[in-house]
Amino acid sequence: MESHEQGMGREALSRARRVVVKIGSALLTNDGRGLDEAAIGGWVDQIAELHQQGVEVVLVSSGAVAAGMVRLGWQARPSAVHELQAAAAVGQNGLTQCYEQHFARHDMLTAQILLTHDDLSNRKRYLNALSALRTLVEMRVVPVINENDTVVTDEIRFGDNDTLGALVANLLEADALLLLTDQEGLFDADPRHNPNAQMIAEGRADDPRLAAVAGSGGALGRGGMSTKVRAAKLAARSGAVTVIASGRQPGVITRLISGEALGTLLHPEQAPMAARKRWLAGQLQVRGTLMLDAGAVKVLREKGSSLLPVGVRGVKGTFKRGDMVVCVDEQGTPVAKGLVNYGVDEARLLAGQPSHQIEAILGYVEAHELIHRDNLVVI
Ligand SMILES: Nc1ncnc2c1ncn2[C@@H]1O[C@H](COP(=O)(O)OP(=O)(O)O)[C@@H](O)[C@H]1O
Ligand SMILES: N[C@@H](CCC(=O)OP(=O)(O)O)C(=O)O
Repeated sequence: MESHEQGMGREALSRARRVVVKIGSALLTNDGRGLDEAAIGGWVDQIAELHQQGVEVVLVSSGAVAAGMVRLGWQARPSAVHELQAAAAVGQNGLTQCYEQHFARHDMLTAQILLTHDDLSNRKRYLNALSALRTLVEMRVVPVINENDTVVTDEIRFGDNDTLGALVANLLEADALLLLTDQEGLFDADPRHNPNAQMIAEGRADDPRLAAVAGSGGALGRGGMSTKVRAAKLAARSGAVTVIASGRQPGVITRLISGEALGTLLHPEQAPMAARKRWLAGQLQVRGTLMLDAGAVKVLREKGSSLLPVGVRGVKGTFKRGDMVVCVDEQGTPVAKGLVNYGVDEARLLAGQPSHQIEAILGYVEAHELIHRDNLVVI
């Protein structure tokens, strides 16, 4: 729709180090004919190739309901929530098996993660999901994420793994979100109903005109383009670019990450780092204060380091793990804000102590740092 700013277009994709790939139901099930194993094998091969190049990939895969419907012999997607949940439970097994087998060909492990939107808006669960996902990614295991359909109602009705993909991109501060679907990209009208529809090559994720052309959903997945445009806007808040592209294009994932112009690119308004930090800063209310020594202030300001307990001289407030706290220097001047890994009682016990003592002091280790640098904004 309009020209992109420097550094946020296709070249951002070729520099991407962490990517969330979301695969929609329509694609995965070959328009309702059962899991398309050959296509899944192809996407897995591309993800394995990216891994070889050092790009971390997290997969968000839909298709549980659609695959379950086929296994159960149902012709039409049910509207009753309990039937959708039952179909998802049956289908999820097939999905995981299929991914696992294909990744095994490349000697790669997968991990099944079922999440709800609520999990990611609750701060404690958000941090738990973050630690687990980060650990998996660091071990070079590919997380395969889907909605936990058994315990949700709205999401299963509206089929909204696009939003889940964006939330995961926010969570992991991914550089890019690739939404693979059954169309070449976002068109200026639904191409299924309008043969003259034109594809939009590029736009700003927050352009209000995009929502107007996105229309409503397809038959199998249901989210349609409107949830994809919304997801792009959400992903942009932490600086990720989003591409909506056809999963049927040969080599689509690797081609996109090499910077090739496929699909619709929706980019953030701000440079990625600024967007991430602004998003974090705007997140939550401050629940407590950590008083830092001069050494800690210096490494936070000058090196962007994580905050270790050893640099903390005092603790105030009533915060829990996952709450936002403010860090102040010895004069009480705010230095940084961030999401704390320990509640106030634990933080008091840990203040001034080296990280290798955490286990001896608490009996467990939640994290070596009091605030991880990814969750910290210097102010
Ligand atoms: N402006 C548009 N451009 C492209 N596709 C559109 C548009 N508006 C509606 N659609 C529909 O959205 C469908 C994709 O959404 P959906 O079926 O939810 O896919 P997925 O399962 O990949 O999430 C397309 O098949 C298309 O019919
Ligand atoms: N959790 C559901 C997700 C449905 C969904 O979001 O579908 P889609 O719009 O195709 O991505 C499933 O696996 O069927």
